[in-house]
Amino acid sequence: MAQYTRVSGSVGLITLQNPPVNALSAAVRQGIVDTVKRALGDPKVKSVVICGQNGIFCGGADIKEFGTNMSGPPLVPMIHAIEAANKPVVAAIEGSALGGGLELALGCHYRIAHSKARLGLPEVSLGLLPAAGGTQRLPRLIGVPAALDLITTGRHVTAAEALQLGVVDRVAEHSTVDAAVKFALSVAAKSLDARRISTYPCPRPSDFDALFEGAMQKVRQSARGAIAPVACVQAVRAAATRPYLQGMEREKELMATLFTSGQARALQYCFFAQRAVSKWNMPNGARWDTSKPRPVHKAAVIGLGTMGRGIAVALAQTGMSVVAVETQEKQLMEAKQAVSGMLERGAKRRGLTPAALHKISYSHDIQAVADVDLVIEAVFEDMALKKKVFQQLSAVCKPGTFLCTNTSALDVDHLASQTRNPELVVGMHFFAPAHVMKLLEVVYGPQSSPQAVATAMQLGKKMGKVSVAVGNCRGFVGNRMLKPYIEQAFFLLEEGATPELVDRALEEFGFPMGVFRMSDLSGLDVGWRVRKGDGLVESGSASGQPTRLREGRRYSPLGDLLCEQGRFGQKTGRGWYQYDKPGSRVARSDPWFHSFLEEYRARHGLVARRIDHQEVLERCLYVLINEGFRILEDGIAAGPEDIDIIYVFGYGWPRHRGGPMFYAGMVGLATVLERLEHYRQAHPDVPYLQPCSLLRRLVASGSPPVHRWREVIKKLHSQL
Ligand SMILES: CC/C=C\CC(=O)SCCNC(=O)CCNC(=O)[C@H](O)C(C)(C)COP(=O)(O)OP(=O)(O)OC[C@H]1O[C@@H](n2cnc3c(N)ncnc32)[C@H](O)[C@@H]1OP(=O)(O)O
Repeated sequence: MAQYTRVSGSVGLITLQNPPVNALSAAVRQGIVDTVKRALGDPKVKSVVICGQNGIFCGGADIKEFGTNMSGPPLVPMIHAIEAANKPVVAAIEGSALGGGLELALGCHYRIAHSKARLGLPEVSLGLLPAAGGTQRLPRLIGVPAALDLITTGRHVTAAEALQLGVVDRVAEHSTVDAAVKFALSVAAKSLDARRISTYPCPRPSDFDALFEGAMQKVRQSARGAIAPVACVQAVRAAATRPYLQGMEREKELMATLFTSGQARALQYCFFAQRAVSKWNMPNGARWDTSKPRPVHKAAVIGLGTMGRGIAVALAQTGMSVVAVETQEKQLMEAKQAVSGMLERGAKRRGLTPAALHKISYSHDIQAVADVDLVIEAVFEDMALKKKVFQQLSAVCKPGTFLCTNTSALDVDHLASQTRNPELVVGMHFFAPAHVMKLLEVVYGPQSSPQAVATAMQLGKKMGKVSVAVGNCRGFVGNRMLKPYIEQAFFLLEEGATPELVDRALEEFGFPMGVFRMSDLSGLDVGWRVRKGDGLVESGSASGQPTRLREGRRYSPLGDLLCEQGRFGQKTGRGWYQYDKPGSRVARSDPWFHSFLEEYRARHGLVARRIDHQEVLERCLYVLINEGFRILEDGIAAGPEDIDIIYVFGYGWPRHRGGPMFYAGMVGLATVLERLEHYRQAHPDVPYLQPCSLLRRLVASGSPPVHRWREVIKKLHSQL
């Protein structure tokens, strides 16, 4: 809806009203059409201001309407009517002007933004393009290079940057609506000839061809198969090469392809899934809206290895006081330097002074955490060591301090049992580098209090993370699903694939790195240590031939054999690939590994066969998805959205494919089930390939869309 009033005698004030973000729903569009008509027809009105209710101009088109039978007036003619008006129309931008919201403002003759406002055309992140004239007006207003940047990245700009770019005419420090009304009064009698952006010529840069070739190359590289960024470049190119109306036709044509695409569906699903996971609930009924977090003013990090350093940086950047504890003097000195460097670089990037530097105090004594509100333990991944730390923390910390562990797989309940107050213990599983990666798994056990979960979730949000609450099990959600995925990749090597082939298939699917390049980056020794701890590793050099079965299950010792040779990946310059020197990042095919693999196959009587990309994808991805269904069945994740967000934000799953569970729905659950059954028959000694009963049940109930899985899961749980 839109409210109409006349203010200051001659200004028609139109206020968009659709909380929380004044999205342009059918009712709002109708409201704008009606109120603009009223203002233009009112002889007392000499100029018009459009603003939004509750301090936000407009969050764009109503995304919930996409995929439905859209009704109501369309945006394009509505915006044209505003631009064509014979009375000046001023947009008063507070909060956000995004997508269709900014396009509406671009149709106005003037734009005034509050200094704290943010503006952008983020449609690309929803698999779309700004199709309400955004791709045609913005380059005419601010030039092709700047428009290409904003439209292809979807980034939001501050009011200051918007002013510098020429997107807005003025920035207001106080009431934007008051400033806009005053301004509207002052321009009431002025000619509008030079204020209609669609009439501007689009400036043609001298390096036109190189500019567009470069832009196309850049989006193709970074988009990893996403089609919207490519369409955005094409639409801006049309602005620069065609008259306005023809450019609008091209914009419409490109949008038509995107609008119904699977990628747009996947990306819009991710938008809502990201918001859904913040509304967490636990199997015991505790929920986000009934559990109050406790404020955290001072936090501590124990252990300043790579993870601890990143966590300390992320904490300090929130502005809170941080105590960083490391018992080894040398490590403490190195950490101090590294953390300061990270904070300084971070502040420089954001054009700030590194105030967070002074928020951190360092100590080698665990007693230093006595007065903090929350501790994050990030010591070496060893249960005995972590148990000891938790016992100490329980004795040292003031009553009520939340104790969190950054373990990536160990039993959070077991650690909680070492403390006097297990209800205060939760996992906070960060991803490396912890100050950069957006994902945080908040792991609760049966004893964790709702307040502890709420506090960790809120702290995660404050640290800029996308936090997902999950139950406690080996590897939680992300790493638990990764295990069968990696295992399949190893098996594929045994059967005839190469690391290059497997990685190419996964990278073409959209992962930034295939499984072997990723393993080289994170270090082969990490998994080796875990497998050793689990008693899976048999020494190959001693027996000459470690077996390929463990407790009746197929096992590939390939990773163990490489580790025995000291091939730990990038850090040693050798892994599944070879590198120019230790620490170098460019993976090159390694003839040594290829002959090693051939010898290995010969030793085990394995005959290499031809493996294609489809088999790589089906085996690696469907087995991971199958484990996702088990996780839902076990109640470790509350819904498919939680799993998908974990994979998109923590494991490089291509966002335009919506996350593994959404992808399963796109492929068709019956197909996933059939292929798992097929591979299970071919590999009866791989239990992970056994389709999970939830998957069978979903297929049996007609493969409902992903947003209806929770009903089936609920039914399943109530029957257990
Ligand atoms: C012809 C086509 C022309 C144009 C196409 C478009 O305009 S596409 C839409 C482009 N706009 C966007 O992508 C903006 C999306 N929204 C945001 O980025 C943020 O919501 C925003 C506006 C910066 C506010 O952020 P904040 O953190 O304050 O709130 P939150 O994100 O949690 O959102 C609050 C609730 O509002 C819902 N919501 C937000 N934007 C939209 C929208 N455009 N359409 C529908 N719903 C929207 C969001 O889902 C939240 O809902 P809730 O039920 O409370 O979880």
